[in-house]
Amino acid sequence: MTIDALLTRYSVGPKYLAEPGPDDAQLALMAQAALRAPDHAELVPYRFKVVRGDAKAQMAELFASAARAAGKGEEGAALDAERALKPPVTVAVVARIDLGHPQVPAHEQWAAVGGAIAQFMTAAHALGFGGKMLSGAKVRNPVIAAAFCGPGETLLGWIALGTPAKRPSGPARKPAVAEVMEDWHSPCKP
Ligand SMILES: Cc1cc2nc3c(=O)[nH]c(=O)nc-3n(C[C@H](O)[C@H](O)[C@H](O)COP(=O)(O)O)c2cc1C
Repeated sequence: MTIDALLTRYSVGPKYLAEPGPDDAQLALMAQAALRAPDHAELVPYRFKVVRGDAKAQMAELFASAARAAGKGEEGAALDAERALKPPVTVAVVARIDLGHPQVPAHEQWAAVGGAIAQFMTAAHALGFGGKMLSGAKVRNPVIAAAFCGPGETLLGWIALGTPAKRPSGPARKPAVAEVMEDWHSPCKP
């Protein structure tokens, strides 16, 4: 049931992601779910770039050379390359925020991007896949960002996807509902 998927999704890190990753049809369902997220003026301020097959080795080389350029040794470069190679499928999330939009401020467009990521990941979970959204300093590396983004776009991060090889010992702790939702009353005296 949909509500079960919403209530039980949890992130699965790349270490615990095994083959198989999602295929074309399953990735298309995830993108369709993302497109159902609330999106003011239907700007669709994001794109997904799927990294799989041979492209994983290309992303690994990109990560490794960025690591070397940043002064990391061969061990650090190999570690960064492994981040590209380990997940069966990686989906880069690229935001395209229109800062001059007359109707929709940037924060609303970012909210739409976040909603799309959540829907994408919940769809992955509902289809039996595990995944985790990851960013880190790499998204701010200009060479890496340029490999994924066009002019004016922002590399938000990557969703690592695969079959969960192990459930996490416990899902991430979440606050009680009462901590995030309460009745509102006007602060103005009637
Ligand atoms: C845009 C974005 C970037 C993130 N980057 C990282 C990251 O680099 N490293 C990390 O451990 N978690 C990162 N997270 C958080 C995890 O994806 C995950 O949501 C968090 O660990 C909570 O786990 P849960 O999804 O099971 O609740 C990021 C989340 C978002 C939305």
